Amino acid sequence: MTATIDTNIPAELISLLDSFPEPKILLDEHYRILAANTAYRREFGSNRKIVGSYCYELSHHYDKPCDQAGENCPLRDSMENGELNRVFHVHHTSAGREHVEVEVVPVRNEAGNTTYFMETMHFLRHAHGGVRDHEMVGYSRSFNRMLELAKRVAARETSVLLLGESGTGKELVAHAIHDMSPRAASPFVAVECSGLTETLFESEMFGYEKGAFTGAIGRKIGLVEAVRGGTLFLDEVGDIPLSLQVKLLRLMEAGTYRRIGGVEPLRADFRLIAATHRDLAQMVRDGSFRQDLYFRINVFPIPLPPLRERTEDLPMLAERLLARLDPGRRITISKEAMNRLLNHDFPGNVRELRNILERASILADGNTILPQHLPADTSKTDKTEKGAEIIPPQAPPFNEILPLEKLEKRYLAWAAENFPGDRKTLAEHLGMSERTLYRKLRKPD
Ligand SMILES: Nc1ncnc2c1ncn2[C@@H]1O[C@H](COP(=O)(O)OP(=O)(O)OP(=O)(O)O)[C@@H](O)[C@H]1O
Repeated sequence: MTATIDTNIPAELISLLDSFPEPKILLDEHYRILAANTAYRREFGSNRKIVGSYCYELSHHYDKPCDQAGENCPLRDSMENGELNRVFHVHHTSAGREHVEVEVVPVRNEAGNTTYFMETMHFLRHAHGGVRDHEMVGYSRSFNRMLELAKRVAARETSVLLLGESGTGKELVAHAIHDMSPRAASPFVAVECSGLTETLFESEMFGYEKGAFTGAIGRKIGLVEAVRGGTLFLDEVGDIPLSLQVKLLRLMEAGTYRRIGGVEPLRADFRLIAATHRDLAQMVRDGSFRQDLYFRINVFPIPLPPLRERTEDLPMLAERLLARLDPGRRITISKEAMNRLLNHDFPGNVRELRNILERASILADGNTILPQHLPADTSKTDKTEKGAEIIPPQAPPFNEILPLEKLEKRYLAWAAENFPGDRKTLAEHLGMSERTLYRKLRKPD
């Protein structure tokens, strides 16, 4: 098979296009396709006429160019600046809707004039279909923008800071960045920073030598050593106490460390991705986060949108999560139940959605999730799933100004004491993981 030929395009160029495995087309300045290679026809053609069609018709099913439909258009940008331009789009391909990085480069003649534009599409398979656990689902603009940033930075060594509420998928994105990076063949090591004490931090991160302290019966390799050439993911970096922040900074600045009880300095080799749900800039102003460390980790911040700001993704997310939870069962969600989900705030984001669906799929005897299978708080009432009333919280004593974190802890302690169900259900109602709930309750004042 050879590329579809437009008679004005030199034959060598056509055969060159066909030698690439990824979809490529040549375009004129009116968005018209002049030639397409086999990979493009496989992904976008499906028996449609390609040469002479407009690129936006085939890839977006639009009737006008992307830039007139509120999106960035790399072709328009290349016409304006004469350079290579890349954007992230969601395209309709033979596999359905897919995240695609679209690259356009002007092709010039001997006189240096642009004669046409070459467009190449790279698929982001980490967000492909969402059938496997590590695949991200989402086609909304805000989600797509986040993916674009992740894809752009992945190839670099730059430190990344993922900013988002609990359950927005920070660990998933960190993993995707690692998988798209040159370090993909080396380990991805995640460190949960909240609750780390000084001794634990040092022994976990740096390891120790045999006999370094009572109980050190053999040498232990630390996480910094285990990550060897890979990616170190520091989850909840804002929870690292000040005394430990300096140790982390030293590690990053010097690039060396010692096992506890060891004399030999070891070279650290990792790419750092940190994540937090906290406002680190505010913490720097409050003096609870070191400014120098903040500058080190906040090189490339990526905000993750909360689920309530991308509700257009909810139906597909729900469908894919259900398919993952119970692959053999073809369970669907009734219109009423979906409406309730669409009106819910999801403080626990995708994790909360997943928990709600898991519970609903257990409660549903048939193959349809109905409103009665959803937790009561999605209908804004305050009943537990057991039907027991939760006594509403006393109004907090507003005669003192409390840091929000302290107020949260008091509220959680109250909820843990008064909630009639178990901790797992309470965590679900609160929109956080059980682990996060335990961590927050255990956290010293
Ligand atoms: N876009 C998404 N598509 C599919 N699943 C997702 C998506 N985002 C999150 N999830 C799922 O939601 C759950 C929570 O994700 P993850 O642990 O990455 O969130 P997080 O932001 O790191 O949470 P926390 O801050 O509480 O650690 C996981 O089961 C994950 O697979």
